[in-house]
Amino acid sequence: MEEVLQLNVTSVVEDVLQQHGKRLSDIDLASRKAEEASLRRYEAAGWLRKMVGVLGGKDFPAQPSEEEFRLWLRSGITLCNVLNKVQPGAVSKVVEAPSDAVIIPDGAALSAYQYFENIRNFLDALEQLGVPAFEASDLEQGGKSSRIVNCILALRSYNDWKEGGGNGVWKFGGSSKPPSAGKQFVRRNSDLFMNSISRNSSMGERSFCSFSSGELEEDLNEMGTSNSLRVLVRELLTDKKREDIPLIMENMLSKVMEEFEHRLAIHNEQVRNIPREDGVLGSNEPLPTDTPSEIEASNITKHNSGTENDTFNGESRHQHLVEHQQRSVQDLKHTLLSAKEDMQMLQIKYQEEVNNLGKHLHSLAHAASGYQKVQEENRKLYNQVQDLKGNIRVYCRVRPFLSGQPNRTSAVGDIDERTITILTPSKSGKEGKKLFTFNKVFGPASSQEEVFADTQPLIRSVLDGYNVCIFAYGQTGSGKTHTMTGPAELTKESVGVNYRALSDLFLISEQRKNTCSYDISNGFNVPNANLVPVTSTSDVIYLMNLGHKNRAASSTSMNDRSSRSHSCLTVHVQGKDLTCGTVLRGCMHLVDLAGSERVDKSEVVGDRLKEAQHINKSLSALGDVIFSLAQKHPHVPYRNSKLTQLLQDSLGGQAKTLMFVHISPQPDAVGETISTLKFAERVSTIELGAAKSNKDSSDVKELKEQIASLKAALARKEGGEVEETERVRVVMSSESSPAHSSSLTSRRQSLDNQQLSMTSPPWPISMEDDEVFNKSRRHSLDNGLARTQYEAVVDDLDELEAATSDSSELDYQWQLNVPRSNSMPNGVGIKVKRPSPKQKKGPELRSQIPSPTTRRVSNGIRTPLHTKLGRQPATIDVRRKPASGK
Ligand SMILES: Nc1ncnc2c1ncn2[C@@H]1O[C@H](COP(=O)(O)OP(=O)(O)OP(=O)(O)O)[C@@H](O)[C@H]1O
Repeated sequence: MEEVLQLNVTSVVEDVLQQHGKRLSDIDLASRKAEEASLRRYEAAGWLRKMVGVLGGKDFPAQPSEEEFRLWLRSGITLCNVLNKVQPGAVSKVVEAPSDAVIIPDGAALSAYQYFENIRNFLDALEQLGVPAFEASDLEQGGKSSRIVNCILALRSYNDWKEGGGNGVWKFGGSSKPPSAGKQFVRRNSDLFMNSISRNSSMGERSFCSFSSGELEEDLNEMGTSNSLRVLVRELLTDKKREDIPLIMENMLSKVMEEFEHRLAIHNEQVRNIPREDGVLGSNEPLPTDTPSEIEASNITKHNSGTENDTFNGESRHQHLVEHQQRSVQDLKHTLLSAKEDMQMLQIKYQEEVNNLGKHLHSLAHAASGYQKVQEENRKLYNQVQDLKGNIRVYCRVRPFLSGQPNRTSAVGDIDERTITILTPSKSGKEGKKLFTFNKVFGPASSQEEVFADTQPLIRSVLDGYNVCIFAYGQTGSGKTHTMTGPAELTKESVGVNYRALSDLFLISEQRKNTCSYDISNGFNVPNANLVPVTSTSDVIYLMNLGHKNRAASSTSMNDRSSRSHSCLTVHVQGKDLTCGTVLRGCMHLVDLAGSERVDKSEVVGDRLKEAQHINKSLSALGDVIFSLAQKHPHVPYRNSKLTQLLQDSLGGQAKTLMFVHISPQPDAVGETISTLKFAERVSTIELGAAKSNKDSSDVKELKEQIASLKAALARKEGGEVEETERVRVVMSSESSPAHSSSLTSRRQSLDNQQLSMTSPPWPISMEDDEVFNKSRRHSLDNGLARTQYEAVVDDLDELEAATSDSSELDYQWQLNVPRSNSMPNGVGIKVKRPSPKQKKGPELRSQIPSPTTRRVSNGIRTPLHTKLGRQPATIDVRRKPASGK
């Protein structure tokens, strides 16, 4: 408590010096001095005005400038008159000037003698009075007025002394200070400093800084100051001129007083709020506001003050205390209660806020899910727009670095749902970054399942009667086969698009069996007609494996398992609506293109080099087709390669087409990666026209079938002379469902049977490859035989060569090849070559899987399989290798 109530001048001074020391000494002494000089001049002028009044018809100016002041006094007339008023007869003879010449300007024609006389007399008289004088020359030149001012003020002091009775000996005590423009303070009890200063001043012209530190310390010790205070004062004054010291000190003291008053006020406030022992709060009586030194001397301790004079005696004081404490307890209870109430209010508020927050969060979550829905909707709409525009969808997939590949920085930068950035290591900044946009981008970590999820809707489309083409494009080793088929070791998770698509196809057809019945047949990557009705995924897998065995693959420096041919698996679906009889026909190409490669990089030679050249040639033909389509050229060069012929209806027709573009993350492949992606971007701009479902009402279908039968019969009749280019396709059909034996069918069947009996050749092809397949299905096939009829149609190979599959052709194919009964799950399409009439034999059930290396034309001559692309249901192998497999 005492500490609180204590006010100590020393500490206040110390604090002020510490806080403001620099500023105190930094004050603008020059301006302060000038200000002070003018104030003193006004003071002197004021006194002169008072003493002489109007002189020469003019008032002495109240606030003269230094120059005015000098010129007014220069004649000595004013000075002599004033002096004579102070000390009558001091100047016996004043040389008066003409009435208008009180002010003598510089250079005026003066009676120098007269004026000199006046000044001389004035100065002599002053000397006799003991009043400090000035030099006569001070009136002749500017800048010296301070000495004249001093002299006049001294004379005033002398006059005051005289008017006061003239007791003792008059002694001029120094120049009095004019009232300062700043804050005034009463210099009471600041004697310690002031004495010291005045003593210093009395030391003549010695500058303060010439004091030895010993002297200064001694002085300060005398002041009873603390060591630190001494140090602070010395720091403040050491390098200051003697005449500046009063100003600095004045400033400092003014600050000290300010600070002191401030602390005193705080102190008073505190004392007022301190309860006395009797429980009464500190009195409101003003606390003594003694001077600092008085306060310091007594070190005010207020806490006990008043107790001695207290009117309470023992008991009543005690009671008072108890009452006070009870009141305090009550107060505390009150406070506690109101704190509790506040707390409860806060809790309620808090609860409300939590509720509001909850509601807010709920609405935010709602908005977020709405946003997601909208995004989903947008995506759907976007796809629908794409579908309507008929654009080819392009999905980009980045394969991961493979084990064994040096783990270098990836050439693939940022990936998001639809964009991918490719980084070119040799370029920096914007130049080194290229952004590509596709319908979807799959990063290296994407699983086969994720990749397929975005493909799935297309599978449904096939069953809805659309033609769909999914093809994989990319540089060699970039992962095309991985996407379409899967890795070498297949597991449930790693199987690729082909397997998943087929599995879905069967699953959906099964789900729809009550409303629609489907026939699914399958062609794969061997040349010649290979249309095999299938009933399950395993049937298809078997056929695919067979096809893959025939697919050339070999190791290059770019890929251990490089596919050396394009592979195309085609699935035909015919569905019949069981209620209205509408027939839907869809087909799906699943194409795994051979990879483009730079032969210098793949380091292939010999046959592999030729393969690479063929591959690159057909891919560049594909590029030409894409370019023409993108540019909307009237002529599109589909016929430049077998590949483009095969894909014609998917690229330029009304199919739904999806391209998987594959890229490798390797930085040394960045050139190929960028050109691949540019190509893919161009593909995505192709407009195919809106996809159309191949839907025929039952009547249309029957009529088409009728036309086809008639055409076929006609062709057979015309070709009775046996043409080399003819071939006969026999499609097995089951009779197991009487519902499908329409009159039309019966008519055609009777015709076909008749024809068949004439033309069916012995089956000339090797059975080696389909041995396993036959074994697995022999039983069911045998069962089916008893109820089998045959249908034979003639097909002109040359015509097929010329006209690649457009949608009408597909229709036609369907009439020719698809089993007629949807209730013939085990039916197998077979194909026979039409022999010469001599070779005519009864129909023979054969697997339609031909020899992998050759095919037989109607004259029995074997031709290399890759030399001709007949109008196959959907299969092409541009380059093959022997059946030894991959
Ligand atoms: N997404 C992937 N995840 C894991 N491994 C992959 C992936 N993509 C490709 N691979 C692997 O990279 C190697 C090359 O892939 P793949 O054979 O599919 O390339 P490709 O493009 O078909 O090549 P080519 O055109 O030469 O036939 C294979 O070992 C394959 O398993």
